[in-house]
Amino acid sequence: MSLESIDRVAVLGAGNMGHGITEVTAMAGYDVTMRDIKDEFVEDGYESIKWSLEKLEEKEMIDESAEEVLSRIDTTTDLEEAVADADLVIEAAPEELDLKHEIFTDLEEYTSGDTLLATNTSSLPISDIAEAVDTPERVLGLHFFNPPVKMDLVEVIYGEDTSDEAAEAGYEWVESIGKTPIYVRKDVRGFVVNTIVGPFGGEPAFMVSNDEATIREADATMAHERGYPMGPFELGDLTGIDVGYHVRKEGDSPIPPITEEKVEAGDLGQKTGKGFYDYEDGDGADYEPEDAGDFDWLRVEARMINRAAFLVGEGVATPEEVDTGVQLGLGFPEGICRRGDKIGLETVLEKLETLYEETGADRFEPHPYLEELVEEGKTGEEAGAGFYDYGDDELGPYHDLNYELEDGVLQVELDRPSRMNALSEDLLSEIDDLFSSVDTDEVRVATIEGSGDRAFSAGADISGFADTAPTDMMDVTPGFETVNEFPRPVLAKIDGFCLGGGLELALACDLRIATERSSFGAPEIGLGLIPGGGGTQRLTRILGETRAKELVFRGNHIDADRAEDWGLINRSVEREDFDDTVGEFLDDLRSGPPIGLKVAKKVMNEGQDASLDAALVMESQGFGLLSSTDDVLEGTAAFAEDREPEFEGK
Ligand SMILES: C/C=C/C(=O)SCCNC(=O)CCNC(=O)[C@H](O)C(C)(C)COP(=O)(O)OP(=O)(O)OC[C@H]1O[C@@H](n2cnc3c(N)ncnc32)[C@H](O)[C@@H]1OP(=O)(O)O
Repeated sequence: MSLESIDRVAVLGAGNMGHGITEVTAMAGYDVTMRDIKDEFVEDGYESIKWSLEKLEEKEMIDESAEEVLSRIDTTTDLEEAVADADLVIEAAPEELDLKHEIFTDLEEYTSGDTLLATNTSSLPISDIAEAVDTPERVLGLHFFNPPVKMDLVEVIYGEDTSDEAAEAGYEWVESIGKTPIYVRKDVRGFVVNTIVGPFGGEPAFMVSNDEATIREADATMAHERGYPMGPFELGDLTGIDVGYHVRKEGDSPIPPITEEKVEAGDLGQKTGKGFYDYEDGDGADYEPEDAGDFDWLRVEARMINRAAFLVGEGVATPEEVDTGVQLGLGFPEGICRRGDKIGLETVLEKLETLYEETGADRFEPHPYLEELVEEGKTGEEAGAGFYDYGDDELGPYHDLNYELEDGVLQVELDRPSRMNALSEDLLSEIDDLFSSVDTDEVRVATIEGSGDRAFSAGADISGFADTAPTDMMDVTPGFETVNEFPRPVLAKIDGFCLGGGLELALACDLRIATERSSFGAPEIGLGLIPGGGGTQRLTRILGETRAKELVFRGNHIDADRAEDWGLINRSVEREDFDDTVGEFLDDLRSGPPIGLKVAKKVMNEGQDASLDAALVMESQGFGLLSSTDDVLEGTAAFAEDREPEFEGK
C-alpha cells in the first residue's frame, strides 16, 4: 500500500462532495469511477463536473481541455464494478453509520486486501466505520472540504487501527492531486478543523443568549477587527443553524439558547430566508465595521486556542497542522496557535480561568497543555516560545511564507492561498525578516511566487484594514524596500492575480515573468486608497506617467500580454513554458558574477533617482571597484580560454 500502487480510484457518491472529489482526482490525471445508487444521481453529478471543468477551461485554470479530463471519468451504479480494479476507494455517501457499514461490508468482499479504503465523513468516527471490515488497518479518513475543487485542505485521519502505511499512502496521494494534507493522528470528534470552529460560532451565541453582546457587535468585531472571513452569526446562517445544532446535540455539547430558539422556530438561516438575520424582508447580514462596540473577542479566541491546546497536547496534530487546517479549511486570517502566541498564552489562560471561576461552565476549563506551556514560561512570541519556538538562532519560524535555499537559489513562496496570498502584516514582516537575515553569501538569486493556483498576490490584506491604525497601514514599504535592496537579483514568478500590494512587491523585484493568464492592476483607488507600497512611484518610473496614471486612476486590470507590451514584465509565457522560461533566467543569474550583479543592481536602482551626471559617476565607481575582483580575472581568463567562467563572488 503506497502512492506508487495507486492508479485507479473509485468514488462512492455523486453528490456535492462525491462529484467534487471525482473531479479533482481526474484533474490530477487519475482514472476514476464515480458510483451512486441511481442513474439520475450519477448523471447529475457528471453534469456538474462537466459544467465546472468547462468553466475552469474557459478561465485557463486547467492545462488540458475539459473533454480530456472527462475522458478519465467512468460512471456506474454497480458497486462491485466501480471498486473491483480500484487501488483507492473514497466513500462519500450520506452521514449514516448503518449505510456506511453496509458499504464497507461490500467493500471487504469486492476489493483486494491491498486496496486503500477511505471515508470522506466529516462527523462519524473513522474507527466506527472501520468496524464493518476485518482489515481496519487499511481504513482511513480523507476529509475534503466543500467544494473540493476550490478548497485546498484534506484532513488525513487515523482510526484506532489505521496503519502508518495506509495513512502515509493517503497523505501522499492527497499531495499528488495538488491538495494540502494534514494528519489527524487520533480519531477525535470534529477532527482538527471542526474542533476549532465550534467555539467560533458557539461562544458568541452563548454571549448573545445571556445579553452580553448583540449579533451585530459579534459579527462586526470578528470580521472587521479580528479579520475572520465573516462573522460567526453570518457563518451560522450560511451553513444552516440546524447543522451546528445537530453537531452539538450528537456530541452532547450544551446548546446556546438562541440556537435552540432559531431551530424550534424553523429559522435556519439563508436556506429558509431567515436565521440570525432576515434575508427576505431585511438586508441579510448587514453589519458594519462601526457596529463592533466592545465585544469580548478574547473570550471567543481563548476558547479556540484552548481547543488547539487540546489537539496539540493530546498528540492529535502539531501546531503547524492546526494552523494550516484553520487557514485553509476555514479561511482564518492566521493560524490559531500563532494567534495564541501573539496574544500571549498567559492572557489566554487567565481569561479562561476567570470565566471558569465565574460560570463553572466546563467549556472554559483550561486544558493541561495550555497550563503546562504557561508554567514553563512558554507564553508566546514575546517570551521566545509558545506553541511555536521563536529562538533566534535560525531563520523564522515563518507562518505565512515558505522558503527553500538550494544551490544558491532562494525560493520564497507567499503562503496564504485561501486569501489569494494577500499581504498580511505578518507576511510583510516575514518577507522583511527573511530578506534581511538570510546569509547572502549562500544566495546567488532569489525568486518570489504565490502558493495555490490563483494568484501571485491579490494585494494588501483588506480584511485587516478596519482594525489597522493609519501608521501601521503606512508600514507596507519597508518589506518591499528590503526586497528591492537585496544584494542579489530577485525574480517574481507570477501566475494569476498580481494586484495592489502584490503588484508593488513584484515591482520591488528586479525581473518579472508571468503566465499569459495572469492579470495586473492597482485597484486601490476602488477602495478610496492609493497604492501605498511604492506603486505610484515605481509604476511611473517603469511605465512612464501616461500608463502609470491609467493603472492607478482607473484601477482596472491588464492582461499579461499588455503588461509585457508596456514593459511592466519581462516575459508573458504560456503556462506550459513557464518553468522553462524561469529556469533559463535563473541559470544565467545563478552562474553570473555575484559582485557584478550586486553592483549592477545598486547602480541601476540608485541611478534612477540621481541626475545623469551623478548616476554616471556611480557607474564608473562601480566599474572601477569591480575591476579589482577575482571574478573579473576569472571572467577574462574564461573568455581567453574559450570556456564558461566560474564566478565565486570574490
Ligand atoms: C498598500 C497596498 C494596498 C492594497 O493592496 S489594497 C488591496 C488591493 N487589492 C484588491 O483590491 C484586490 C481584492 N481582491 C479581488 O478583487 C478579488 O478577490 C480577485 C479579483 C483577486 C479575485 O476574485 P474572485 O475570483 O471572485 O475570488 P474572491 O472570492 O474574491 O477571493 C477568494 C478569497 O480571497 C480573499 N481575498 C482576495 N483578495 C484579498 C485581499 N486583498 N485581502 C484579503 N482577502 C482577499 C477573498 O476575500 C476570498 O476569501 P473567502 O473565500 O474567504 O471569501
